[in-house]
Amino acid sequence: MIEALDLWFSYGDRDVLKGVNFRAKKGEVTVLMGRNGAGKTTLLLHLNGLLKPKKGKLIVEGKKIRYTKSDLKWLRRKVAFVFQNPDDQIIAPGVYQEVAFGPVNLRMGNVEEIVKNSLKAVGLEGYENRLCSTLSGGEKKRLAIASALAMNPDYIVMDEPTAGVDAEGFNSTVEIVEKLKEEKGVIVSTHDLDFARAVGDKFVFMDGGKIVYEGDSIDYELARKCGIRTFFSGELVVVSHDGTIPDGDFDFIAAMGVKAKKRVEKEGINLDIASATLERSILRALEGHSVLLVCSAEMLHVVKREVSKFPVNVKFLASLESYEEKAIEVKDGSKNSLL
Ligand SMILES: Nc1ncnc2c1ncn2[C@@H]1O[C@H](COP(=O)(O)OP(=O)(O)OP(=O)(O)O)[C@@H](O)[C@H]1O
Repeated sequence: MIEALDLWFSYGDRDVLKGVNFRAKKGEVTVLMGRNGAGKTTLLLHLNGLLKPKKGKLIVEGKKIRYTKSDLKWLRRKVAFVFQNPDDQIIAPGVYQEVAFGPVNLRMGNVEEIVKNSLKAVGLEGYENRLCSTLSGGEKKRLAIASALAMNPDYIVMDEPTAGVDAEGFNSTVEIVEKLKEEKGVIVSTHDLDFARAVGDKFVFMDGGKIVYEGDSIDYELARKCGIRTFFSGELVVVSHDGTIPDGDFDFIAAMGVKAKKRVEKEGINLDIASATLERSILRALEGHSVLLVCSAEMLHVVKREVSKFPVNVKFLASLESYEEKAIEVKDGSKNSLL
Protein backbone atom coordinates (compact mmCIF):
# COMPACT_ATOMS: atom_id res chain seq x y z
CA MET A 1 0.00 0.00 0.00
CA ILE A 2 1.04 3.61 -0.60
CA GLU A 3 0.09 5.90 2.24
CA ALA A 4 0.55 9.63 2.42
CA LEU A 5 -0.07 10.90 5.92
CA ASP A 6 -0.74 14.56 6.72
CA LEU A 7 1.23 15.72 3.70
CA TRP A 8 2.01 19.44 3.45
CA PHE A 9 3.77 21.07 0.53
CA SER A 10 4.26 24.62 -0.71
CA TYR A 11 5.65 26.24 -3.82
CA GLY A 12 7.38 29.31 -2.36
CA ASP A 13 5.22 30.45 0.53
CA ARG A 14 1.99 29.17 -1.02
CA ASP A 15 0.61 25.99 0.55
CA VAL A 16 -0.58 23.65 -2.20
CA LEU A 17 -1.03 20.47 -0.13
CA LYS A 18 -2.65 21.10 3.22
CA GLY A 19 -2.58 17.95 5.32
CA VAL A 20 -3.37 15.37 2.66
CA ASN A 21 -4.11 11.79 3.73
CA PHE A 22 -4.13 9.47 0.74
CA ARG A 23 -4.09 5.70 0.30
CA ALA A 24 -3.73 3.47 -2.74
CA LYS A 25 -3.65 -0.30 -2.80
CA LYS A 26 -2.31 -2.97 -5.11
CA GLY A 27 -4.91 -4.61 -7.34
CA GLU A 28 -6.93 -1.39 -7.46
CA VAL A 29 -7.19 1.68 -9.63
CA THR A 30 -7.38 4.79 -7.49
CA VAL A 31 -8.72 7.78 -9.41
CA LEU A 32 -7.83 11.28 -8.28
CA MET A 33 -10.12 14.07 -9.45
CA GLY A 34 -10.55 17.77 -8.78
CA ARG A 35 -10.62 21.19 -10.38
CA ASN A 36 -7.58 22.73 -12.10
CA GLY A 37 -5.01 23.71 -9.52
CA ALA A 38 -6.53 21.52 -6.77
CA GLY A 39 -3.10 19.95 -6.16
CA LYS A 40 -3.47 16.57 -7.90
CA THR A 41 -0.18 16.60 -9.81
CA THR A 42 1.63 17.94 -6.75
CA LEU A 43 0.29 15.03 -4.69
CA LEU A 44 1.16 12.47 -7.38
CA LEU A 45 4.72 13.80 -7.62
CA HIS A 46 5.13 12.97 -3.93
CA LEU A 47 4.20 9.32 -4.44
CA ASN A 48 7.52 8.38 -6.01
CA GLY A 49 9.61 11.00 -4.27
CA LEU A 50 9.85 13.52 -7.10
CA LEU A 51 8.72 16.05 -4.49
CA LYS A 52 9.56 16.00 -0.79
CA PRO A 53 6.85 17.14 1.62
CA LYS A 54 7.35 20.10 3.92
CA LYS A 55 5.62 18.05 6.60
CA GLY A 56 4.05 14.60 6.78
CA LYS A 57 5.01 11.06 5.88
CA LEU A 58 5.07 8.82 2.86
CA ILE A 59 4.86 5.12 3.66
CA VAL A 60 5.20 2.56 0.86
CA GLU A 61 4.70 -1.16 1.56
CA GLY A 62 5.14 -0.36 5.25
CA LYS A 63 8.44 1.48 4.77
CA LYS A 64 8.66 5.10 5.86
CA ILE A 65 10.52 7.08 3.22
CA ARG A 66 13.42 9.08 4.66
CA TYR A 67 14.41 10.82 1.41
CA THR A 68 17.95 9.49 1.49
CA LYS A 69 19.57 8.52 -1.80
CA SER A 70 19.05 4.82 -1.11
CA ASP A 71 15.41 5.27 -0.03
CA LEU A 72 14.63 7.28 -3.16
CA LYS A 73 16.27 4.65 -5.35
CA TRP A 74 14.17 1.98 -3.64
CA LEU A 75 11.02 4.11 -3.93
CA ARG A 76 11.45 4.77 -7.64
CA ARG A 77 11.72 1.05 -8.35
CA LYS A 78 8.50 0.49 -6.42
CA VAL A 79 6.55 3.41 -7.84
CA ALA A 80 6.84 4.57 -11.44
CA PHE A 81 5.54 7.92 -12.66
CA VAL A 82 4.04 8.58 -16.07
CA PHE A 83 3.91 12.29 -16.88
CA GLN A 84 0.90 13.95 -18.47
CA ASN A 85 3.04 15.20 -21.33
CA PRO A 86 5.18 12.35 -22.69
CA ASP A 87 7.71 14.85 -24.03
CA ASP A 88 8.58 15.64 -20.38
CA GLN A 89 9.50 12.01 -19.91
CA ILE A 90 10.95 10.65 -23.16
CA ILE A 91 14.69 11.21 -23.17
CA ALA A 92 16.13 8.79 -25.76
CA PRO A 93 15.98 9.31 -29.52
CA GLY A 94 14.82 5.77 -30.33
CA VAL A 95 11.95 3.69 -28.92
CA TYR A 96 14.20 0.74 -27.96
CA GLN A 97 16.69 2.96 -26.11
CA GLU A 98 13.87 4.79 -24.39
CA VAL A 99 12.29 1.65 -22.92
CA ALA A 100 15.70 0.06 -22.22
CA PHE A 101 16.98 3.12 -20.33
CA GLY A 102 15.53 2.19 -16.92
CA PRO A 103 16.35 -1.54 -17.03
CA VAL A 104 19.93 -0.82 -18.17
CA ASN A 105 20.44 1.72 -15.39
CA LEU A 106 19.04 -0.68 -12.83
CA ARG A 107 21.26 -3.43 -14.24
CA MET A 108 18.28 -5.68 -14.84
CA GLY A 109 19.05 -8.79 -16.93
CA ASN A 110 17.52 -9.70 -20.28
CA VAL A 111 16.82 -6.14 -21.36
CA GLU A 112 15.77 -7.13 -24.87
CA GLU A 113 13.00 -9.35 -23.51
CA ILE A 114 11.88 -6.64 -21.07
CA VAL A 115 11.66 -4.05 -23.86
CA LYS A 116 9.71 -6.43 -26.07
CA ASN A 117 7.21 -7.33 -23.34
CA SER A 118 6.77 -3.74 -22.21
CA LEU A 119 6.04 -2.55 -25.74
CA LYS A 120 3.65 -5.45 -26.23
CA ALA A 121 1.78 -4.55 -23.04
CA VAL A 122 0.93 -1.14 -24.50
CA GLY A 123 0.24 -2.32 -28.04
CA LEU A 124 3.49 -0.99 -29.52
CA GLU A 125 5.07 -4.31 -30.50
CA GLY A 126 7.45 -3.96 -33.42
CA TYR A 127 8.13 -0.25 -32.69
CA GLU A 128 11.67 -0.93 -31.40
CA ASN A 129 13.43 0.72 -34.33
CA ARG A 130 11.22 3.78 -34.60
CA LEU A 131 12.41 7.24 -33.63
CA CYS A 132 10.40 8.58 -30.68
CA SER A 133 9.90 11.87 -32.52
CA THR A 134 7.97 10.07 -35.27
CA LEU A 135 5.33 8.67 -32.91
CA SER A 136 1.88 10.22 -32.64
CA GLY A 137 0.85 11.91 -29.38
CA GLY A 138 -1.20 8.86 -28.34
CA GLU A 139 1.66 6.49 -29.18
CA LYS A 140 4.09 8.63 -27.18
CA LYS A 141 1.75 8.38 -24.20
CA ARG A 142 1.80 4.59 -24.51
CA LEU A 143 5.58 4.60 -24.92
CA ALA A 144 5.87 6.54 -21.67
CA ILE A 145 3.78 3.84 -19.96
CA ALA A 146 6.01 1.12 -21.51
CA SER A 147 9.13 2.82 -20.11
CA ALA A 148 7.57 2.88 -16.66
CA LEU A 149 6.50 -0.76 -16.96
CA ALA A 150 9.97 -1.85 -18.01
CA MET A 151 11.22 -1.17 -14.49
CA ASN A 152 8.64 -3.63 -13.17
CA PRO A 153 7.28 -1.33 -10.46
CA ASP A 154 4.60 -2.37 -7.97
CA TYR A 155 2.70 0.85 -8.52
CA ILE A 156 2.20 3.05 -11.55
CA VAL A 157 1.16 6.66 -11.15
CA MET A 158 -0.28 8.31 -14.26
CA ASP A 159 -1.06 11.98 -14.58
CA GLU A 160 -4.04 12.46 -16.91
CA PRO A 161 -3.36 9.48 -19.17
CA THR A 162 -6.33 10.14 -21.47
CA ALA A 163 -5.77 13.88 -21.97
CA GLY A 164 -5.58 14.50 -25.70
CA VAL A 165 -6.21 10.92 -26.85
CA ASP A 166 -8.86 9.86 -29.37
CA ALA A 167 -11.52 7.16 -28.93
CA GLU A 168 -9.14 4.35 -29.90
CA GLY A 169 -6.44 5.70 -27.59
CA PHE A 170 -9.03 5.97 -24.83
CA ASN A 171 -10.05 2.32 -25.24
CA SER A 172 -6.47 1.11 -25.30
CA THR A 173 -5.63 3.17 -22.20
CA VAL A 174 -8.60 1.60 -20.39
CA GLU A 175 -7.39 -1.86 -21.45
CA ILE A 176 -3.82 -1.16 -20.36
CA VAL A 177 -4.94 0.11 -16.95
CA GLU A 178 -7.30 -2.84 -16.42
CA LYS A 179 -4.47 -5.22 -17.24
CA LEU A 180 -1.95 -3.39 -15.05
CA LYS A 181 -4.12 -3.59 -11.97
CA GLU A 182 -4.08 -7.39 -12.07
CA GLU A 183 -0.54 -7.22 -10.69
CA LYS A 184 0.01 -3.64 -9.62
CA GLY A 185 -1.58 -0.67 -8.00
CA VAL A 186 -2.55 2.08 -10.41
CA ILE A 187 -3.10 5.70 -9.42
CA VAL A 188 -4.45 8.06 -12.06
CA SER A 189 -5.47 11.67 -12.02
CA THR A 190 -8.06 12.64 -14.58
CA HIS A 191 -10.68 15.18 -15.64
CA ASP A 192 -12.25 12.50 -17.82
CA LEU A 193 -15.36 11.14 -16.15
CA ASP A 194 -15.76 8.36 -18.74
CA PHE A 195 -12.27 7.17 -17.94
CA ALA A 196 -12.81 7.44 -14.20
CA ARG A 197 -15.98 5.37 -14.47
CA ALA A 198 -14.38 2.82 -16.77
CA VAL A 199 -11.35 2.04 -14.63
CA GLY A 200 -11.90 3.34 -11.10
CA ASP A 201 -12.17 1.17 -8.00
CA LYS A 202 -11.61 4.02 -5.55
CA PHE A 203 -12.37 7.67 -6.16
CA VAL A 204 -10.64 10.51 -4.37
CA PHE A 205 -11.62 14.17 -4.84
CA MET A 206 -9.21 17.00 -4.05
CA ASP A 207 -10.09 20.61 -3.56
CA GLY A 208 -7.94 23.48 -2.37
CA GLY A 209 -5.04 21.18 -1.47
CA LYS A 210 -7.18 18.84 0.63
CA ILE A 211 -8.85 15.50 0.12
CA VAL A 212 -12.57 16.16 0.37
CA TYR A 213 -13.96 12.77 -0.67
CA GLU A 214 -12.87 9.17 -0.75
CA GLY A 215 -15.25 6.40 -1.82
CA ASP A 216 -16.03 3.36 -3.97
CA SER A 217 -18.28 5.35 -6.29
CA ILE A 218 -18.44 8.83 -7.75
CA ASP A 219 -20.63 11.20 -5.78
CA TYR A 220 -21.83 13.42 -8.61
CA GLU A 221 -23.32 16.15 -6.48
CA LEU A 222 -20.08 16.50 -4.60
CA ALA A 223 -18.12 16.25 -7.85
CA ARG A 224 -19.89 19.32 -9.16
CA LYS A 225 -19.23 21.21 -5.93
CA CYS A 226 -15.55 20.40 -6.32
CA GLY A 227 -15.51 21.81 -9.85
CA ILE A 228 -15.19 18.40 -11.48
CA ARG A 229 -16.57 18.46 -15.00
CA THR A 230 -19.58 16.17 -15.19
CA PHE A 231 -21.82 15.27 -18.11
CA PHE A 232 -24.20 17.75 -19.61
CA SER A 233 -27.70 17.08 -18.43
CA GLY A 234 -30.94 18.81 -17.71
CA GLU A 235 -31.79 19.53 -14.13
CA LEU A 236 -33.60 17.68 -11.39
CA VAL A 237 -35.06 20.03 -8.79
CA VAL A 238 -36.08 18.25 -5.59
CA VAL A 239 -38.47 19.87 -3.13
CA SER A 240 -39.86 18.47 0.11
CA HIS A 241 -43.65 17.98 0.31
CA ASP A 242 -43.78 20.64 3.02
CA GLY A 243 -41.54 23.09 1.17
CA THR A 244 -42.30 25.90 -1.24
CA ILE A 245 -43.05 24.61 -4.72
CA PRO A 246 -40.98 26.75 -7.07
CA ASP A 247 -42.44 28.59 -10.01
CA GLY A 248 -40.70 27.34 -13.05
CA ASP A 249 -41.05 26.06 -16.51
CA PHE A 250 -40.49 22.35 -15.89
CA ASP A 251 -40.69 19.77 -18.66
CA PHE A 252 -41.87 17.15 -16.18
CA ILE A 253 -43.28 17.21 -12.68
CA ALA A 254 -43.18 14.10 -10.52
CA ALA A 255 -44.18 13.18 -6.97
CA MET A 256 -42.68 10.56 -4.72
CA GLY A 257 -44.43 9.26 -1.61
CA VAL A 258 -48.00 9.61 -0.35
CA LYS A 259 -47.49 13.02 1.29
CA ALA A 260 -45.93 14.41 -1.87
CA LYS A 261 -48.79 13.13 -4.00
CA LYS A 262 -51.34 14.71 -1.63
CA ARG A 263 -49.44 17.99 -1.75
CA VAL A 264 -49.42 18.20 -5.56
CA GLU A 265 -53.11 17.24 -5.65
CA LYS A 266 -53.85 20.08 -3.24
CA GLU A 267 -51.88 22.47 -5.45
CA GLY A 268 -53.79 21.25 -8.51
CA ILE A 269 -50.54 20.23 -10.26
CA ASN A 270 -50.83 17.65 -13.00
CA LEU A 271 -48.20 14.98 -12.63
CA ASP A 272 -46.24 14.05 -15.71
CA ILE A 273 -44.46 11.06 -14.26
CA ALA A 274 -46.72 8.92 -12.13
CA SER A 275 -44.84 5.75 -11.21
CA ALA A 276 -41.25 4.53 -10.74
CA THR A 277 -40.76 8.18 -10.05
CA LEU A 278 -37.19 8.60 -8.94
CA GLU A 279 -35.71 6.46 -11.68
CA ARG A 280 -37.80 8.11 -14.36
CA SER A 281 -37.12 11.58 -13.02
CA ILE A 282 -33.37 10.95 -13.16
CA LEU A 283 -33.67 9.51 -16.64
CA ARG A 284 -35.64 12.48 -17.93
CA ALA A 285 -33.10 14.89 -16.45
CA LEU A 286 -30.25 12.90 -18.00
CA GLU A 287 -32.03 13.24 -21.33
CA GLY A 288 -31.74 16.99 -20.93
CA HIS A 289 -35.16 17.87 -19.48
CA SER A 290 -35.85 20.00 -16.45
CA VAL A 291 -37.72 17.95 -13.88
CA LEU A 292 -39.39 18.94 -10.61
CA LEU A 293 -39.60 16.13 -8.08
CA VAL A 294 -41.84 16.72 -5.07
CA CYS A 295 -40.77 14.26 -2.43
CA SER A 296 -42.15 13.25 0.97
CA ALA A 297 -39.73 14.65 3.54
CA GLU A 298 -38.81 11.28 5.04
CA MET A 299 -37.67 10.05 1.63
CA LEU A 300 -35.27 12.90 0.99
CA HIS A 301 -32.23 11.03 2.29
CA VAL A 302 -32.97 8.12 -0.07
CA VAL A 303 -33.35 10.53 -2.99
CA LYS A 304 -30.10 12.27 -2.08
CA ARG A 305 -28.24 8.97 -1.87
CA GLU A 306 -29.63 7.64 -5.14
CA VAL A 307 -29.19 10.76 -7.27
CA SER A 308 -25.58 11.08 -6.16
CA LYS A 309 -24.90 7.88 -8.14
CA PHE A 310 -25.86 9.52 -11.43
CA PRO A 311 -24.21 12.27 -13.43
CA VAL A 312 -27.32 14.40 -13.17
CA ASN A 313 -27.52 18.08 -12.24
CA VAL A 314 -29.56 18.20 -9.08
CA LYS A 315 -30.75 21.04 -6.92
CA PHE A 316 -32.30 20.41 -3.51
CA LEU A 317 -34.77 22.99 -2.30
CA ALA A 318 -35.67 20.74 0.60
CA SER A 319 -35.25 21.65 4.24
CA LEU A 320 -31.70 20.98 5.41
CA GLU A 321 -32.51 19.07 8.59
CA SER A 322 -34.35 16.46 6.53
CA TYR A 323 -31.20 14.62 5.75
CA GLU A 324 -27.66 14.33 6.89
CA GLU A 325 -25.39 16.92 5.47
CA LYS A 326 -22.10 15.69 4.03
CA ALA A 327 -19.27 17.58 5.64
CA ILE A 328 -17.23 19.19 2.92
CA GLU A 329 -15.29 22.35 2.79
CA VAL A 330 -15.38 23.77 -0.68
CA LYS A 331 -12.62 26.12 -1.79
CA ASP A 332 -14.88 29.05 -2.62
CA GLY A 333 -16.64 28.73 0.72
CA SER A 334 -19.97 27.96 -0.90
CA LYS A 335 -20.79 25.27 1.61
CA ASN A 336 -24.19 23.79 0.86
CA SER A 337 -24.78 26.18 -1.99
CA LEU A 338 -26.91 23.56 -3.68
CA LEU A 339 -29.10 22.87 -0.69
N1 LIG B 1 6.50 24.48 -10.05
C1 LIG B 1 5.53 25.24 -9.54
N2 LIG B 1 5.81 26.46 -9.05
C2 LIG B 1 4.86 27.25 -8.50
N3 LIG B 1 3.56 26.91 -8.42
C3 LIG B 1 3.20 25.70 -8.92
C4 LIG B 1 4.17 24.81 -9.51
N4 LIG B 1 3.54 23.69 -9.91
C5 LIG B 1 2.23 23.88 -9.59
N5 LIG B 1 2.04 25.07 -9.00
C6 LIG B 1 0.75 25.60 -8.50
O1 LIG B 1 0.25 24.70 -7.52
C7 LIG B 1 -1.16 24.57 -7.63
C8 LIG B 1 -1.51 23.10 -7.77
O2 LIG B 1 -1.03 22.65 -9.03
P1 LIG B 1 -1.20 21.15 -9.52
O3 LIG B 1 -0.50 21.05 -10.84
O4 LIG B 1 -0.79 20.23 -8.44
O5 LIG B 1 -2.79 21.09 -9.70
P2 LIG B 1 -3.68 20.02 -10.48
O6 LIG B 1 -4.80 19.67 -9.56
O7 LIG B 1 -2.84 18.91 -10.97
O8 LIG B 1 -4.24 20.91 -11.67
P3 LIG B 1 -4.63 20.52 -13.20
O9 LIG B 1 -5.93 19.78 -13.13
O10 LIG B 1 -4.79 21.88 -13.82
O11 LIG B 1 -3.49 19.73 -13.78
C9 LIG B 1 -1.58 25.44 -8.82
O12 LIG B 1 -2.08 26.64 -8.35
C10 LIG B 1 -0.29 25.65 -9.58
O13 LIG B 1 -0.28 26.90 -10.24
